[in-house]
Amino acid sequence: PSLSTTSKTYVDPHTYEDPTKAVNDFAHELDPNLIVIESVIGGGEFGDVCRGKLRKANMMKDIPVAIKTLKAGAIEKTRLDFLSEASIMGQFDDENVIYLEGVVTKHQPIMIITEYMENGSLDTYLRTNEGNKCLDTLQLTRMLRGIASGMKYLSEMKYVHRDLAARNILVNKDLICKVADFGLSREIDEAESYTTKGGKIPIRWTAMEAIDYRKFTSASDVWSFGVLCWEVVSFGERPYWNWSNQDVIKAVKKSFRLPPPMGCSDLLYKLMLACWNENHLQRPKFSEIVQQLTQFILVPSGLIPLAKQKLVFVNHPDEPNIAQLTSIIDWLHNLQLDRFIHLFTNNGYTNLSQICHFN
Ligand SMILES: CCOCCCNC(=O)c1c(N)n(-c2ccccc2Cl)c2nc3ccccc3nc12
Repeated sequence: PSLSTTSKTYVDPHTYEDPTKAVNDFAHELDPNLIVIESVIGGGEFGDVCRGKLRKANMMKDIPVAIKTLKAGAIEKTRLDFLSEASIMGQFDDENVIYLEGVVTKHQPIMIITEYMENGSLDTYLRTNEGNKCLDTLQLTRMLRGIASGMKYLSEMKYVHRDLAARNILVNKDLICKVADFGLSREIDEAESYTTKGGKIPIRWTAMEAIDYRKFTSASDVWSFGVLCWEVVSFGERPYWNWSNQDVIKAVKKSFRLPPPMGCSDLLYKLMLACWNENHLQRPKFSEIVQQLTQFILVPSGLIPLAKQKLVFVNHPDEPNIAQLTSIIDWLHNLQLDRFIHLFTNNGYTNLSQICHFN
């Protein structure tokens, strides 16, 4: 079990008798004169979302930011709900979690200011770039590893997301993916919501135990991560296509699972199936998922769908002629690649003849 890297745990702003204090505790109050709003890029239930610049003291250049504004005249409860997202985000500091620059609460309009994510939401980015050479399996796996790393951090902070999906991941100019959407009264798209007693649930991304008796945990976030993996490898296909929520629930209860997307590697599909284990205790932890995806990236040959895999070895003149070698351990030792031995032995490969054809 990997040691958790953070000892802090997340504080639910609702536990504050005065939620305004929560914002002050976790978010920097910014001077609105340092903020320049350039254009409107979207809208939420609370008001406009804009693109802009933030002047930072120790920075030469202004930095691009995204700004959520609260429409004027909002009632106190709406203001507190709006700012609860900042109270939550302000507690996190991880490369794969959206970064809060600060808030403006002492002047109108009230604003939440975060880093600017040039490539927008992951689902739209995938749909727009399907077939783009830059989005090969290796790049998709790097994106998934980043998201899993952000979720590992959040689970160590004891924060349960409840709405992990490609639409709630943002992508920056370097294709770094970051977990976003931390509203307590988050804007779950009407299309995704299925109101039960306990509020809105995005059915096709949610684990059965969370649907049946609202048991939301990091293990149910792992289930959602599995569906997110399927979305990514499918370049933004809708999970369960146009099925109704009820049909999805019935099928999953009868052990139906999403099929491997076209060209999906066996390793990635095995990982998705593990995330969709009916028993939440048997699902992998985010720390294990990060480890596995890291190995897939280090040894990408595992990502090629097995059907296509053909390992051909060309001898380098000053390397020992491996035709005489039989064991994989000797072969990797000779190449000073001992660190990869476990990758082969863990998967039952010990003899070179199992993995390569000698010309
Ligand atoms: C295709 C190019 O698109 C670039 C979009 C950049 N957007 C961001 O960086 C955003 C960004 N950082 N946020 C965001 C996320 C969490 C908390 C606050 C904010 Cl502003 C956004 N919240 C949004 C809500 C509705 C619509 C669009 C939105 N865009 C962004």
